Amino acid sequence: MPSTAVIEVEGLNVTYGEFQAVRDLSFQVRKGELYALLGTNGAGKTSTLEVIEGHRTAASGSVEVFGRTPRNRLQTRPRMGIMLQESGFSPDLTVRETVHLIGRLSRRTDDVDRVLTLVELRHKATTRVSQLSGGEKRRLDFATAVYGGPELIFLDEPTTGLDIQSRDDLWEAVDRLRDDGSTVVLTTHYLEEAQQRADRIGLMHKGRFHREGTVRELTSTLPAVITFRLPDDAPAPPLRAGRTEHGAYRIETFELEPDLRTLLNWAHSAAVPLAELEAGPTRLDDIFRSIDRA
Ligand SMILES: Nc1ncnc2c1ncn2[C@@H]1O[C@H](COP(=O)(O)OP(=O)(O)OP(=O)(O)O)[C@@H](O)[C@H]1O
Repeated sequence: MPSTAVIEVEGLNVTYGEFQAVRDLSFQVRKGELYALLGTNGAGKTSTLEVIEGHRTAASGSVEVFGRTPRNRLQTRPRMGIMLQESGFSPDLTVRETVHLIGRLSRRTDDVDRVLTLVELRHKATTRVSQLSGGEKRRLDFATAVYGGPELIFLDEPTTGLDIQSRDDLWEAVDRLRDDGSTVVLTTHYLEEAQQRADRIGLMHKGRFHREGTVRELTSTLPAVITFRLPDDAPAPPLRAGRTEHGAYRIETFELEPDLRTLLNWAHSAAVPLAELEAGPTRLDDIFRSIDRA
């Protein structure tokens, strides 16, 4: 295995009885990168991650984490921080007791109050888990995952239920962990976050990769989009601009910059205002929509 691969998955198959949830999946996550494992509902992301985290046995294929089988949890678990969608902490424990307990189980060392400050829960240290709001519970989940600054961090829908400030704080904390060398595996249905944050993306559908690559590699396969509105009495715009059902104009192009220049020049010469002008590469949302779900 190359020394830069923290996770190496080769020909992974996961089955539930007769049903094959993951089919011959191969990918690597390199040291220090943020890898987003995305996909449609039921695509097989959780099944894949459960094998990598050592919670599930593969039907076949090979999975290595830090060059070892993740089934040997005594060796790999202390090096991983895992933020699940549902952590199921004991409702009667306080916030501080929870971080202390999960921290000890992880076999890493850290200062509980430092971690609580990091996730802005210091003021709730003596509050019982059952009395936390949804967003506060999510931040507690994050605290237990990053306790002790693990080398590899799994974030499963980390920002669901968080307000915008808490999201920014979480991503800032992730950036700092990455600065210290941590590798991050992210799953989320907030595609914009993945598009902004991920170094590489594996996009799963029905147990396989639909696409895999950098955000740029993925988005460059579909045309960029320019949209705008014109006054009712404006002349017809150039560049085969089509009307959307909402009355806006839409141009799809693989030549974003020159076409945008042509459009702006046309608007300037014709003295026509381009209202609500937006131009940019295809978004991950569009790639998801292009998946044939048949
Ligand atoms: N314990 C199980 N028994 C039987 N089938 C299962 C089990 N767990 C998952 N599956 C099935 O395996 C497929 C993949 O599920 P998985 O949870 O890995 O998908 P996912 O990509 O994480 O989905 P989502 O985005 O909806 O959370 C789904 O069709 C699901 O119904």
